[in-house]
Amino acid sequence: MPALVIDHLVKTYGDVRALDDISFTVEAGELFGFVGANGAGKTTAMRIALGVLRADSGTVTWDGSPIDLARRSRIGYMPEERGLYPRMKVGEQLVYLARLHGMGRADAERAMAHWTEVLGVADRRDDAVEKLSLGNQQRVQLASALVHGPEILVLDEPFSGLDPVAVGVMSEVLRGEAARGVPVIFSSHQLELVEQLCDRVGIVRSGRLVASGGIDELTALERPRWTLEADLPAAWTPGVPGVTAARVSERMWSVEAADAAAAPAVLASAVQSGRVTSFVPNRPTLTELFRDVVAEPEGEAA
Ligand SMILES: Nc1ncnc2c1ncn2[C@@H]1O[C@H](COP(=O)(O)OP(=O)(O)OP(=O)(O)O)[C@@H](O)[C@H]1O
Repeated sequence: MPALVIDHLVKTYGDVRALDDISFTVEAGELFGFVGANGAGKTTAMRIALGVLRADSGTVTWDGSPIDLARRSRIGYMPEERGLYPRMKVGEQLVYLARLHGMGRADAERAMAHWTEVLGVADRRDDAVEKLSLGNQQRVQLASALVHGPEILVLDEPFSGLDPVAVGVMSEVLRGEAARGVPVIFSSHQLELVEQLCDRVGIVRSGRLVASGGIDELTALERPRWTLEADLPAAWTPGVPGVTAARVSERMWSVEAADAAAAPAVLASAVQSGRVTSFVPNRPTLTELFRDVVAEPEGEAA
């Protein structure tokens, strides 16, 4: 399967080491969320992936080949600083950009009509971009990244400043693009959204990737935990080897085990001893994981 491979990138700006040996892979059809504090290096990595910025060392390849000019034109990019012509009409601008990427006029017109419709700005086609609200300008910006039918999508904070409806529309569009086999990499500070949307995430800190993988993989605990809500005697113990239970309030228990496979036995024991109303795994959220990883003193993050 083709993959976008970011391999050992290093980039310095004077004394600032913006990227410090960063590597990750985004497979075709995968949604990869790139998260990190302000200044961590996300934009720098994405610009290098796109080929508009040179790394000091390291490589970026797509399907085994470097990103040359021809390949670059097959990437859909949404830059952080946004890049639309404010006075140009929405429709004209999208057709113009599609044609810059080599599309014929009729195809460009069709793609413009399609994406303005999908992104809910079809009725603004004849308006200058500057007349649109910021959120609607952002929808047009996403349309401009998609209009030429890219093979790869690289989006710098595509969700910032969008209302909940637009977030939903944009999420569906990104899922749809991934479903047609496009690798989608986007940065975001909205961690709940990243958690819902992404197959995998990368957490970057001071130019280094300090954690990456599937959400389940990253938030899995060494000792699995569950929250049990039940009417149980105060002296209840699960009686399952390797499992401990602590009562946190009248009806709430926190259960911890050496192995997730203990869950059915714990539940069976609770059901035997009283009325159980809920038994749910208790995993950290991406936000909690992010706080943990980013708050560790420098040099200790693994
Ligand atoms: N053109 C530049 N000249 C000098 N330093 C730069 C330049 N661009 C970025 N940097 C520095 O490189 C580091 C990484 O910046 P980058 O913009 O990649 O971070 P980011 O993770 O995208 O941040 P944010 O979440 O704020 O967008 C920062 O310390 C930044 O100040």
